[in-house]
Amino acid sequence: MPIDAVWDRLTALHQASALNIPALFAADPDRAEGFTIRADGMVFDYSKTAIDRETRDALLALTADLNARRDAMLSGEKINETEGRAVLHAALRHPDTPLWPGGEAVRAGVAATLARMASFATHIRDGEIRGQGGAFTDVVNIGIGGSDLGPAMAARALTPYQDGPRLHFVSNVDGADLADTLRGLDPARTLVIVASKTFTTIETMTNARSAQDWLAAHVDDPAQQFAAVSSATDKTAEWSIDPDRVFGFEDWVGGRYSVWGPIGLSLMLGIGPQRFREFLRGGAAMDDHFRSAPHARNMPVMLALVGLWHHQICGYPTRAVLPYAQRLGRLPAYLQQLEMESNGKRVAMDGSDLTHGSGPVVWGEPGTNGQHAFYQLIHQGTQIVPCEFIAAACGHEPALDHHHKLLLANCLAQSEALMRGRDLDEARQLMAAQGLTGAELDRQARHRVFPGNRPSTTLLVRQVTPYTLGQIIALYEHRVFVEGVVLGLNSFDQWGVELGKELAKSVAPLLDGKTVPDQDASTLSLAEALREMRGGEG
Ligand SMILES: O=P(O)(O)OC[C@H]1O[C@](O)(CO)[C@@H](O)[C@@H]1O
Repeated sequence: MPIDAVWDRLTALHQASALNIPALFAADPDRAEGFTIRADGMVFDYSKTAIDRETRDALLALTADLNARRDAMLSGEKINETEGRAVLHAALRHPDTPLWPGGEAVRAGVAATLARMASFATHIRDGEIRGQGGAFTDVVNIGIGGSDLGPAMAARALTPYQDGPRLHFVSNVDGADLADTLRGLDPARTLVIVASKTFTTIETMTNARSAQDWLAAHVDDPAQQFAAVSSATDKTAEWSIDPDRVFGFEDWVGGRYSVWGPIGLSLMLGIGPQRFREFLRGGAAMDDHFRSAPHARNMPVMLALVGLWHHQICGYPTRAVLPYAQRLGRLPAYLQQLEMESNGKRVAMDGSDLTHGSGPVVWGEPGTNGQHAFYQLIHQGTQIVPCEFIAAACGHEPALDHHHKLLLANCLAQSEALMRGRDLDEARQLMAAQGLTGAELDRQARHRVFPGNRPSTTLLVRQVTPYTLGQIIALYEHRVFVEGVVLGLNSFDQWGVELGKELAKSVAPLLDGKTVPDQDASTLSLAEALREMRGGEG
């Protein structure tokens, strides 16, 4: 069936059927199992969505081109056509076997860099490589976007596995970020990693210069306290950082996909090379699943199709990622970049307008905190927010396992409540039991109605470990890829961030009282107000 006809069919299915999730369960006793995928210890349940078998078949028809695109990506073709680059971050997860039959040179390069990282990390961790004041006690990673979110998110997720120097992450050009981080650190025992794919990002370079000044004020040789991670090794050389402490990577690794390689150096310093390898192994296992599982049993494919159904067909504008794991607190922010920088596009690969929308707004917070903040809207608001619950069966605090059970019970209860809701009759009974009658009973009951039939998915792992975190991240990466292929866009460029960067440069002189041509009246007057508040300098 031509792809336009598939979209039309999906729209027709959506319009024709008022699918009700509880009714789908009633009609299909095997629904829970039939709409759950189990792979390599993970469980992905999408049965609490209004997708039935017919809709699923129609959704699967969207993936006709997927295998060809997937194979093109995983064999090094330049599928990032607007930047003329291959997309091979998955190769970083396969240091032992080439990702594709002709990929030995790529594999060898990945393995060599990984070995260099491991040797550096081992020697920092065992104190053989030292700062000027002794073994390194603290590591400050300076980077932003993909050069921050990946390692920062993973470091927090893997706190129980951290047995190296303390890790800190500075990303914002707001001096508060750097100042608050450096306060209390011993410069002579702090390693500063400047992480920037391009080594030109103004926020990172500004923070790096200020960190250099901080070091210079306290130690004789700041270079001894520095390391750099970049694909622009010509630029790192200008910083006189010892080349042994510079870890390069190829332009086929996109920033938001880069945690698996040298951008993950800070994480490796924290958890050690062996556990970092476990993290890579988890990602590699997800690659193997993505490549080999039939689409209907393929986790990234089905996660993507459920997302496309909700956003493109049902028209739900956002999606919430709700990890029931405090240490996955930065996962929503990480996924925001992964999904919104990848699929927040309005033009198809060939330059034409997209026939469908871009990807959705992604947001979220860990449960149970979110329950006491924004779940009100999720349960009773007028817009529907598909929820993606993520939970781990076991925590890392055996003495507090009763907390963990409560956490899990909340996770299960929320998806059930979203699906079941509470109708007016039930609400009326509740009010009647409290002694209310007449119009007041009706009024109070209406406030207590939950419409229900609200979709969610649930992803389970046994525990958040380096391996399972690798699985989860690779799962979402491939999901974003599948969505991008179906929408026909390039998930691997990010032109949408450029204009703001350019204008920031041209606006800056306004704050010094200089005249800038072609400035709009609002920006001029805001800049003037700021200058006045700052004491009229310039
Ligand atoms: O690693 P770099 O080159 O400093 O870039 C940081 C981030 O900036 C972006 O290019 C745009 O915000 C992201 O894609 C990237 O992760």
